[in-house]
Amino acid sequence: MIEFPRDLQNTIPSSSVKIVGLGGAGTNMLDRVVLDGMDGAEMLAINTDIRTLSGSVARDRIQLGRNLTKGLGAGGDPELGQQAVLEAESEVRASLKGRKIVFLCVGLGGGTGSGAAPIVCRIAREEGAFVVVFATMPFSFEGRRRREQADTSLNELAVLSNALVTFDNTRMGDLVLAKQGIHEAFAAADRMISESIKAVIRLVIRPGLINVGLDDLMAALRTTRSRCLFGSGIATGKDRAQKALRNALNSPLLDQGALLRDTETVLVHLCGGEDLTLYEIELLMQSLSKHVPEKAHVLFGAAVDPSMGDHLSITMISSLPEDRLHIPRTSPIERPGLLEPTVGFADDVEEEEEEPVAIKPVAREKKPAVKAAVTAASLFADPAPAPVVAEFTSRAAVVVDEAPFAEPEPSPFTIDPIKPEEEEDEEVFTSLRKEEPELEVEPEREPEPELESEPEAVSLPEIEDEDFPELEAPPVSEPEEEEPAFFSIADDQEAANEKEPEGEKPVVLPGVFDDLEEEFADLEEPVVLEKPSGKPKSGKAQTELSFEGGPRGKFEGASPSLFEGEDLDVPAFLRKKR
Ligand SMILES: Nc1nc2c(ncn2[C@@H]2O[C@H](COP(=O)(O)OP(=O)(O)OP(=O)(O)O)[C@@H](O)[C@H]2O)c(=O)[nH]1
Repeated sequence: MIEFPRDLQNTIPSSSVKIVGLGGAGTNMLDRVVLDGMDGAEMLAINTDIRTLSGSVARDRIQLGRNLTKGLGAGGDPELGQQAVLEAESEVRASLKGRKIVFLCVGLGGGTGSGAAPIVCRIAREEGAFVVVFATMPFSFEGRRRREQADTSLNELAVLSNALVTFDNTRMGDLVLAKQGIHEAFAAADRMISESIKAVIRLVIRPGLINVGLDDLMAALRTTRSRCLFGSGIATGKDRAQKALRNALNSPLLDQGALLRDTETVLVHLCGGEDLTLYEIELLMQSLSKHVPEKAHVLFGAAVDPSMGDHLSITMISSLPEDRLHIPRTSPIERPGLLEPTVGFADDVEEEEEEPVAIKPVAREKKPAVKAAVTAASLFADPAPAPVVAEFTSRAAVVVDEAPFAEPEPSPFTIDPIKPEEEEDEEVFTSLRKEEPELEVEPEREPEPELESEPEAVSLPEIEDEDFPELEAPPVSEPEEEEPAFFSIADDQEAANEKEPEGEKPVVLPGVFDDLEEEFADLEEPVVLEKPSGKPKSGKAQTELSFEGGPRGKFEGASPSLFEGEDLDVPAFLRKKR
């Protein structure tokens, strides 16, 4: 019986792997990775902005530019970001010392991230670490200046890092509906990036049955001026291999797998529980062969991880040169047969002789893919990591992500996947994007009625003076001189008092109260003023007023206004009664 060497599956000590979140976006990405659960690595947050830094869940934190920015951000100025990190260089160096692999997460376009990332990358390389950079490019709406700052920094990182994985925030924004907030867009982008980071880290730091080494990773990403293609999927249950592949192809960075059809090198890594079978691997690779060109170099790795339970995961990493990003889509390549993957066994490593060269951006010639060169296991077996080789650092990954989002193709699979929650989320995003309602078109308005032309002026007959009899003003009688009345209110009370002779009685106007007495004489009871309750309180029922034969009021004596035999001066009510 052949004994399976289980010690090969030992994970790399977490103290040798550091995930660094740099700047505001980098810190958010790192937090996402921590919150989603990531073992096997130390976490370090670096930022100028003390507020964001202190809110990070990472255990290690370094503040940049204590004296320069004094706890504030770099205000979108990469120069300031660069100076700030130089101020804290010794701290950064101490924190990265002795690390074998450094994953640097950064959002490019601002001041701290764009300015400090190349310096942090250089320090890590000088300390002998293998550096993989995960960088986001700004949303298109953030403007040209940010895009240019991001491009400048990205070009430097392409030279300095070992592997560069770029994500375009604009493309990530496709994960959410247009009407959703910017926070949702960032959160969706961070989730996607966190998944990718975790997959790459798992792939590199967890040596497996069939190892994928750091050189394999570089081979997959080394095309000059290219965009990283990335897809990761996980599934369980019946047909989990096909389901996992379908989920991986659904990744927005693969355009439903369409972008893979032009790739030259693709790295595929499978991870399953102890029940992972050879048949499943074969099945999965057969399906994948329909999505990549026949000549593509497939670097294949597989690992058994008991913690996966009955889940199977697949991770695909590739890159595509910029000039091939706009190729119209066609159906996947139909080709029978299984690809011959380049398989690297951990105990079968042939290290290539490499001459150390100075770091400079060189457009390298295309070379055959490295065959399981430096696997993660061998990297740790040798305490002194291989010296930096220019040809590996020369492959840049500059994202120019203007390719239109292609329509999804009908899936080659027919079985509905049963997925864990995270993946379902991802699919929900995709389906939400598809279901996004079209913008409502404002209903056509009724044409407003044309303004009528101004009516012609009506000509009135001229009015002559003689049409009006001359009105005579009534004679004005001269006011008689009267004694001043003391009951009138004087403006000046004092003056009034002066006028009132002492001891005199107030004047009573004759006649007024006599009239009132007469009017109320026939009232038996005094009138009580109360809130009306429907019945008069006086006790006497009011008799109906009779209009019949009554006086014609002010029309009395005047000739009646007759119309069709009716006297219009008689109230209508009486006329109807008749
Ligand atoms: N994916 C993602 N991208 C972000 C997030 N926040 C900002 N970004 C992007 O990252 C770029 C840089 O923003 P920050 O990281 O906040 O800026 P910084 O590097 O800290 O620089 P300063 O704010 O100038 O100090 C922005 O232009 C955005 O495109 C985030 O939470 N998630």
